[in-house]
Amino acid sequence: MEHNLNDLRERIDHIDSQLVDLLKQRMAVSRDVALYKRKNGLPTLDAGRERVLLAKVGAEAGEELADYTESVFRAILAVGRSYQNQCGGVKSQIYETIRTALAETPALFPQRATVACQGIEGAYSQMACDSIFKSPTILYFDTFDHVFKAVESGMCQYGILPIENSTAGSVNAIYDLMIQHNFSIVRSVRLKVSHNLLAKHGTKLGDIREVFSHEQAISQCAYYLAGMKNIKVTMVENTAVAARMVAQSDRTDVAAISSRFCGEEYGLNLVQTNVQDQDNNYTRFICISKIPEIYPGADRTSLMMTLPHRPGSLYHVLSKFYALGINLRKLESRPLPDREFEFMFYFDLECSVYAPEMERLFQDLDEESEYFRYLGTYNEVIC
Ligand SMILES: O=C(O)C(=O)C[C@]1(C(=O)O)C=C[C@@H](O)C=C1
Repeated sequence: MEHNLNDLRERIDHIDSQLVDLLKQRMAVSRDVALYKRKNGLPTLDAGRERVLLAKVGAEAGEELADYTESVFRAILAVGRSYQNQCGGVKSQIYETIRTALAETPALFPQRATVACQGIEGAYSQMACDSIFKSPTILYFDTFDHVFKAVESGMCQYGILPIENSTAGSVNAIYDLMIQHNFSIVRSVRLKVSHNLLAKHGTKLGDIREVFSHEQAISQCAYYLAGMKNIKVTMVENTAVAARMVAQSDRTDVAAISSRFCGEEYGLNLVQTNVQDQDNNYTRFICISKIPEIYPGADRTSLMMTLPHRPGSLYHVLSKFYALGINLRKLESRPLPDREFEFMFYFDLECSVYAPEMERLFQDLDEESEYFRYLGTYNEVIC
């Protein structure tokens, strides 16, 4: 029999209305369960009950539709739990931290502060620092680890760390150090990075046999360097150190890939400018503090969490962002050092800190994640 599309859609509409009605009834019962659980000090999630329920509805649906039915019910259970957390007045500890930070942070971002940066004068971290603070007192440290420690110990109020580059990708070392330190992100900055080939006055392009730079800058100029014949590329701690080494070297066949600023700082000549492979080369830096500070207009939140080794556990978290209409700007994962095939996930979310969705998200995540840390809410400066 030939079906008429309009008739079929009418039938679907009718069934959907019944489903909505049933869903409303189910949510009302869910709410009563939430109130009971709250009164009796029980957690929202009961994984055992959910397993039994999923098996039951799968069996009732029959072989062909069992998987589909279970998927639908997983979503119903997740939405139901979120509703239960809200009705039961579940307080998110993290959201309480956010509330305190909102109440205690001054309205204006500080203009002066003692700031920890990795490297030496002229490093890109310094430029990022200068774009965030009007008159910072910068203390330089050899390693990123020391920047974290300087902030954690209170020696510096803030620290600047590079987190990702539009060409070379994430700075893995920073993500790995995040696990080991307590800190809060208070601002991020997107800095346009232009690299230059710097050498001593008198050194010409054809004389150069060795180029020094930082690993990330080298990878951002990979094609350019591949085009330079017979040269050795040597990695050093950062681009400013590379410039200083060239300036202090007796050799006349060395060059550094570094910023224009470093050329001036260390008296080097710009042999070639804009040598990065992509003209649109940006590096993002984060500014960290010891305790959370949330300044007006903050619309980015970073979180990190480990997820259980279960099918769909990442999907489960992503579906929460989707359900709450929260945009995910970045997702990064790094292997955990002592745990085989286990990962730490990092999420950068785009949502105003004042939006009710944020509170709901934290209620749900508090309840369900294995290990979950709030890394801060901030806004991004673009230079
Ligand atoms: O039965 C419960 O304990 C409920 O809270 C209800 C319900 C459900 O929606 O069916 C919700 C959350 C639990 O994880 C299990 C089941």
